[in-house]
Amino acid sequence: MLTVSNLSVRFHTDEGLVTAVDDLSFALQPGQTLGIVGESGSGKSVSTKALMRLLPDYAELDANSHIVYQTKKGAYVDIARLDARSKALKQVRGGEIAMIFQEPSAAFSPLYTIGNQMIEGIRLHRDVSRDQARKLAIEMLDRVGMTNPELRVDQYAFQLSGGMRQRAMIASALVMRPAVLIADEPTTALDVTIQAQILDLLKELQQDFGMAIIFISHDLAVISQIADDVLVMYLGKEMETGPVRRIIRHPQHPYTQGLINAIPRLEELDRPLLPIPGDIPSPLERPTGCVFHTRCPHAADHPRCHTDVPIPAQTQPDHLAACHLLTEKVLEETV
Ligand SMILES: Nc1ncnc2c1ncn2[C@@H]1O[C@H](COP(=O)(O)OP(=O)(O)OP(=O)(O)O)[C@@H](O)[C@H]1O
Repeated sequence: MLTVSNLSVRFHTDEGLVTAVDDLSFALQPGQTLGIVGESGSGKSVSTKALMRLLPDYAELDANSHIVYQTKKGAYVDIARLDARSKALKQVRGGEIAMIFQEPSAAFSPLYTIGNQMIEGIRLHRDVSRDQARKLAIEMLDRVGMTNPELRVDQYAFQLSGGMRQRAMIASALVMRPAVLIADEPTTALDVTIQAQILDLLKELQQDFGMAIIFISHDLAVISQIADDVLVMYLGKEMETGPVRRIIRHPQHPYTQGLINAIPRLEELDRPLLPIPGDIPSPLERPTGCVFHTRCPHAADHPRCHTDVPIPAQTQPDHLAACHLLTEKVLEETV
């Protein structure tokens, strides 16, 4: 339903040109949950905001980028080519692809009640009266587990607890019945118990509504709870993609291996934590060759990693990794 190919996004900033996403390609099937994982600055948010063309004016989408989306009515549109003010783009935003964020306050205005904002959204995409829209809003608030939805609908977002605000944001995204939900770190700011409730809720709603989800997180443990497949990103590039369970059990790329080794484990309290050495380079000074080579434990012995950009290649039919050492089978023994 969504095929992203050669997506590159650059920002023209006072400091220089920032490459946030570089030649990224991936596909999403109906009902699938794709996790996108990577450290801060890896381009997770920018690449998904590009899918809804929610980037500022000084962002540039490379001319080779394509975001081909099949609408609910079956028509194909290349979102990368839509005019910024077109009706088709307005329909894509919210009606076809909706987004929820880490911070619900960013999604709700403090000046309007939750109900008023949901009603506006519904009426933008569906031909219903205000009363019908209000009824749909209350039904959806009830569906996401809000207590007293008839009362909550007339409250402001700041009157709700963090978990309830997150539920309200999910309701306000789903009431438009999008085919794709982009969830950008939706549970990061929540306590772990509430986080688990929200993940369960998203899975339940996905079953009911049959939507596809792109779930962004820096936390592989959270991704493994919700996603079918995972795309691992670093400095705007795809490092590895495949079924989440296989990638967690048999990570191929040295970056994914580093991310997994860095996860603290309750059952191995005496095991020392193994952070990935070094810092993420500045996006203004992107390393040549493989962008991960400055932190990769294997790159020092392999000059090619310093000079040539690796292309994602199949290690299994549904598993890709962008690493010279894997394509040259140098790493075969160690993974
Ligand atoms: N509006 C902007 N102007 C300039 N640079 C930006 C802008 N938004 C993002 N960037 C840069 O693009 C790169 C990718 O950012 P992005 O927010 O997508 O990363 P991320 O993986 O989502 O990280 P985080 O987990 O911290 O949100 C970063 O280097 C960031 O500084």
